[in-house]
Amino acid sequence: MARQVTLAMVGFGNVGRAFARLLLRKQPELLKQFGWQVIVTGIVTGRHGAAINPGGINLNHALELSERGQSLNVLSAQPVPQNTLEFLYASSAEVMIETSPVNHLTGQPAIDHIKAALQKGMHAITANKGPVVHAYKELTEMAATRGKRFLFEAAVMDGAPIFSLFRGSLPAVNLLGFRGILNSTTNYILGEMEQGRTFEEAVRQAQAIGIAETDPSADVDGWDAAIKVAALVTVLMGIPLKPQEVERQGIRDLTPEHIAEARAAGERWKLVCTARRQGDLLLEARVRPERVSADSPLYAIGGTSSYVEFQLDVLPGLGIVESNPGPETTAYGLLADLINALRHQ
Ligand SMILES: NC(=O)C1=CN([C@@H]2O[C@H](COP(=O)(O)OP(=O)(O)OC[C@H]3O[C@@H](n4cnc5c(N)ncnc54)[C@H](OP(=O)(O)O)[C@@H]3O)[C@@H](O)[C@H]2O)C=CC1
Ligand SMILES: N[C@@H](CC=O)C(=O)O
Repeated sequence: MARQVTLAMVGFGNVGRAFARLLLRKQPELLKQFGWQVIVTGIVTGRHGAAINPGGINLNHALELSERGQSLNVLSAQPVPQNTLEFLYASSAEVMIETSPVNHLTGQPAIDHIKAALQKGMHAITANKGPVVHAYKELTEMAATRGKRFLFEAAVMDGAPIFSLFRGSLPAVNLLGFRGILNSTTNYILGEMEQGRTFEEAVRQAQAIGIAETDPSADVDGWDAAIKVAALVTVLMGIPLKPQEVERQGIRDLTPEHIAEARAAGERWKLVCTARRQGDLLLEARVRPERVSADSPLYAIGGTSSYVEFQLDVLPGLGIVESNPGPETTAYGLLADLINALRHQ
């Protein structure tokens, strides 16, 4: 007999919808491998309504409504909550999947969503980087005291296992530094500009793919890369760091002439993220455009791809490439967290 697993989804944009599609696709595998029948009992959005149905929301119908820009209210089997916190208090799900937009400076309202979910006895899983840098310790402790998990694999490099790699497969390592490309949107824009597209065309295309932040200036001005640097430093180095403390320069000032000059010299512009520590001292945490030559591992990272090379005390260089991720890749990061939360409880 299958065990029913219930989910409440906060956010139903590019990532939330990709997660719903992945869930529909993976349902037979989840049943076969783990004996789980996963249903979504609640979905809440910012401006496109909400629905609660303890018997399970029809995800195909929710996807159709959302893709047409219509409200989800018609799917609700009970009165529609007025806001997200009310929604969470009215939900009786086992796990919350949180995909609301990032507030780089405060992490809100996602921090409150996660607190409410944990208070209601749910595991809290998010793709949002804000809570990771602004409330990592508090939320992790809050989850642990309740025997629940606060997981955020999808927040950095989408579906690539970064946090779970360090948590599980790299015991007793010290992370000394890292260097890489952590923002897909700017990497995509720079690549498109190399092909002769305008900056504006490239931004629009990144939005159409679903990889740009809700406000794409967060990508262009380096905030998304900075908050990812802060998340890696906070979680993997154990040094709390806010995105405001990362030295940050975006790609806004790069002109077609800069791009052409670099190409003529056999080089490419990349938005490079770097961090370095010595003991408890953070020596450097930076995001800035750099010209890289063909012998750099960053040179070949094209499209929406991302890359990071970690320097560890025991492994001098450990590199991870994620090729051309999109919202569906991020959805897998959320699904992996869901499976890990449930099978380790
Ligand atoms: N897109 C990507 O490739 C990746 C995104 N992420 C992160 O995932 C998150 C979601 O990204 P994405 O799906 O692209 O963003 P979207 O802007 O496409 O979707 C955001 C969703 O959140 C909803 N929302 C806004 N405010 C609230 C609120 N207060 N309560 C509940 N729901 C709310 C929006 O509803 P409405 O539209 O009705 O306002 C929308 O459904 C972000 O934190 C992002 O940084 C992480 C990795 C990759
Ligand atoms: N906007 C982000 C999405 C993933 O975090 C990016 O472009 O990398």
